[in-house]
Amino acid sequence: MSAPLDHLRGWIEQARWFGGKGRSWSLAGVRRVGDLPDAPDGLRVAIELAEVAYDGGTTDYYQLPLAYYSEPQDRLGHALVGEWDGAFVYDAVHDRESMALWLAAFNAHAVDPSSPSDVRGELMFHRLPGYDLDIEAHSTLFSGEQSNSSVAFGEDALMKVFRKVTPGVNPDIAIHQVLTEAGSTHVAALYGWLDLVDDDADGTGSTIQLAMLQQFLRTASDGWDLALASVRNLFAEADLHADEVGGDFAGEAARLGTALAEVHADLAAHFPVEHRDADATSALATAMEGRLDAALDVVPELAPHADRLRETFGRLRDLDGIAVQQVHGDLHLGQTLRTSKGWKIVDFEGEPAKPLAERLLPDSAWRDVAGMIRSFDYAPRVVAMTAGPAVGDEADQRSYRAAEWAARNRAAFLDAYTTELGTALDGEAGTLLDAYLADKVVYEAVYEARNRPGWVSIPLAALEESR
Ligand SMILES: Nc1ncnc2c1ncn2[C@@H]1O[C@H](COP(=O)(O)OP(=O)(O)O)[C@@H](O)[C@H]1O
Ligand SMILES: O=P(O)(O)O[C@H]1O[C@H](CO)[C@@H](O[C@H]2O[C@H](CO)[C@@H](O)[C@H](O)[C@H]2O)[C@H](O)[C@H]1O
Repeated sequence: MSAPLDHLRGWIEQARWFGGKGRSWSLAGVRRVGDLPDAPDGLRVAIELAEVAYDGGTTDYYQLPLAYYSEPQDRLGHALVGEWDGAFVYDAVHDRESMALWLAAFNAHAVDPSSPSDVRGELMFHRLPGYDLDIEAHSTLFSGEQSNSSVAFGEDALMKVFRKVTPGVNPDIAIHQVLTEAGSTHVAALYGWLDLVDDDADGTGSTIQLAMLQQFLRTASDGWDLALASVRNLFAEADLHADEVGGDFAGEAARLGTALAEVHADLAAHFPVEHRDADATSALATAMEGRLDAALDVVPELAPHADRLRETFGRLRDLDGIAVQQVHGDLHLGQTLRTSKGWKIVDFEGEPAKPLAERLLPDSAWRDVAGMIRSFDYAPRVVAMTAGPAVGDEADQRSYRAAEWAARNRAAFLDAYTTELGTALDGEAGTLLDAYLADKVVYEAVYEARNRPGWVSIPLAALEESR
């Protein structure tokens, strides 16, 4: 029997990976889709799919890896989901015994990546050649605000268990595979992934990608944390400019620009690059205008900026067309890791709130550039906001320095990006970049209003200052 619904609803609602918070929903069903092989006596690790039905008719599926123990496990008290079927049931990602089974299955049961995943109803572990796993390594669950559950195996490998799953290709796996096989130095190498070929009601099978195993970047520092540290350093130096302080970030911003350009070039070489004609470019403007209209209902404070934003989107209609390709889709400093071997980019899933079909569509590379530039604007504003109140000269000084930091790093990043690709930030590129920046700032206003209302002032202040 799968998990009883009443035990699970409350548990899902409070999970940090649950994306339906604040919406009205019911748990329509839970289905067991597989068991991890080679479990010892007294333990069964089942993968179950929970069907979350929202009022209004849409449905999401969430993956629940559950450890069923015949005896209570005191060490896992914090991860207890409930008791049913004569078992004590825990969230398996917290449990080293369960995670060891996962790793062992990648080691012992994996098939070649080219093998078709056509065995219905079975878990299919795939491995890329060239790396031996350390199956003795202990697992540690990453904490933090994440959409999925990431588990490190010692300093050897990292497994991301996707929580919200959709039948079809998971872009995080597909892009990591292509970039790994292309020898990109800007991603963590993909080691493997787990698929399930699910039985559809019509008898056809559709693949659901459940997890991804990759290189653990052991020397990594989060790009967002590094940027905040650099801003704090500047704010602490009363008389020095951004280029004079020890914590200057511009060198890193430039290296990030080069890294993104190399990733874009690899993606363009291995995924289709298409030309969108003038009509399609006009449709892009219409889509951005539509997002603004929807955003105005959520954040009415956008209204004074609406005409100017519409003008920015409207200028896309002057273009003959644009080139689109596979992009990251949700790039910001928190998706970058600085390692001793340079910058790595993570999490190629796109914006988690977007439907999968939309996330797989090619887009302009300027979307990613705009994402990073918005992050350079965010960092000093976040530091200023959390540094406590400032008045008079100190407030002026802080906002001057914040603007200086953002402008310096934006310039360094853009210069390196365009130099690496041999492109110029000419009129056409400028029109595209402005439109994607405006689209992102509108998205951020909605994101902040829904998730961090205290931060909605950040995108709004950026709009105010650019008047
Ligand atoms: N290969 C890796 N090695 C070490 N840390 C990583 C690696 N990939 C991602 N991370 C870190 O793990 C966390 C979750 O990664 P991310 O891909 O953003 O997950 P999610 O999809 O849950 O948002 C982030 O803090 C990220 O910096
Ligand atoms: O990391 P996610 O894929 O979940 O992205 C979402 O959350 C981000 C915040 O964590 C959000 O990014 C915004 O805040 C960042 C600082 O926390 C800032 O660096 C980004 O520029 C800003 O957009 C992102 O938009 C959202 O999709």
